[in-house]
Amino acid sequence: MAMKKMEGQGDHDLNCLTIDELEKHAYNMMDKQTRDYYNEGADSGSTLRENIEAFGKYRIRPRVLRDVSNVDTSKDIFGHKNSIPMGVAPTAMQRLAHSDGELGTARACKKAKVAMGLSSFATTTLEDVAEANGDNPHVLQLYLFESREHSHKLIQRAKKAGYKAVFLTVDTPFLGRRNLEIRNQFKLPPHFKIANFAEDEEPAMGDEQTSNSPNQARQRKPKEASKAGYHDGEKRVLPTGPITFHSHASNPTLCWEKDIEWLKQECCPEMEVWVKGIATGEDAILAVHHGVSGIVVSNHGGRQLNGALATLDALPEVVEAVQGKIPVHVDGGIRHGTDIFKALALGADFCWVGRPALWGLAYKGQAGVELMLRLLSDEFKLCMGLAGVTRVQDISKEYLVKVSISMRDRKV
Ligand SMILES: Cc1cc2nc3c(=O)[nH]c(=O)nc-3n(C[C@H](O)[C@H](O)[C@H](O)COP(=O)(O)O)c2cc1C
Ligand SMILES: CC(C)CC(=O)C(=O)O
Repeated sequence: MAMKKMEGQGDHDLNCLTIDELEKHAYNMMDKQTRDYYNEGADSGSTLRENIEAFGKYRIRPRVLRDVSNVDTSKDIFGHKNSIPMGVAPTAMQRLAHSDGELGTARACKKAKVAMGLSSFATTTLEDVAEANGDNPHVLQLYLFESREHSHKLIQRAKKAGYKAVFLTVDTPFLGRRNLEIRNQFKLPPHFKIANFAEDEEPAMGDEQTSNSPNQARQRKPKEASKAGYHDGEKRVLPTGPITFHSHASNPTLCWEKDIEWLKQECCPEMEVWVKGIATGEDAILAVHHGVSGIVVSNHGGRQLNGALATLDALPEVVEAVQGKIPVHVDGGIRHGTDIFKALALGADFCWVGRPALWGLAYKGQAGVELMLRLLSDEFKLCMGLAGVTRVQDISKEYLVKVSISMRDRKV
């Protein structure tokens, strides 16, 4: 007699059964510039590696002889039932991976009932993404620009388009040092656009004559800008001069007192304000004090401060500091359903995955993102069932044990 399989366990892409295999396929599908931009971490990349390896420090303590015939993996987020406690993190410039780009991600997320984060450096307009994502919850990642007017416009558009929250990225006062990006003189090819900047504020990464890297990019020419697909009928101002990529992504003046208050006034009540990039208990306490609606424990996938703690290692102190007052989410290094289980057992309410979605896009566009979500979802469900847990809210630290260094292996 055949052993019972969990629902969803029959529907395989035999060429791609794990996220690690997806990464390998994607590697061969992307040109070097894109692959290096997506995959690298800052400096030596040790924080990127440690984000992944941190999951290998824990083993699961499975409980048995419980009825696990009905495992419910769902988790509510922004008043919606998400199919699993995981969403797709905001990552910039997804059309570099595949022409489906952010629309492919949005459609895959909608189909899988998985929340989506959109980068403010997307290659698709936030309105088009919202439309493709439908009533599935989507959030807009925000870099708060030094020009408040630019941020104000973006926030108003996001509100109008039905975004549930803004995730203010707070780990980027300066851009981390990404050596491959510098060596490759990374450029956004001219046929792609950073779609969410109005024409007077848009960085034209990849302006052929002028930019050697994103850090030196200039504004787009009006002719190119007009192809960006704006459809809200708003008047756009033509470019007036060069502006840098940095001036948009990073803002070293940001601080709790003036900026969080301003952002809340701009966004609330229609959209919640979250902070993405918290890595310590001290900052988590400040986040609660300043009235944000939630925290994402993140080190930007190891792309900012190399040498920072792996996010799974930072998570417990943040959870302890917050004391359940606001939700705590985490991203970084999630490559298997058991990783989601471990993050939740350490106190996270929800996880986000970054690179795996980019690899899915590179592999097969929207279908590749669907595959990535199916793999993680099936693995997570199986993990819950085999660990003897039927409801997400029951995943707790009782199910984990930290192992000695000699027992650690990422491939568990
Ligand atoms: C290519 C790439 C682009 C990213 N772009 C952004 C971005 O525009 N804004 C942001 O807040 N985070 C950005 N991130 C960070 C992700 O939101 C997320 O924190 C990180 O990817 C999680 O780690 P993981 O890739 O190991 O899952 C980016 C990450 C990558 C890999
Ligand atoms: C446009 C970039 C600043 C996007 C980003 O956050 C990243 O590459 O990590």
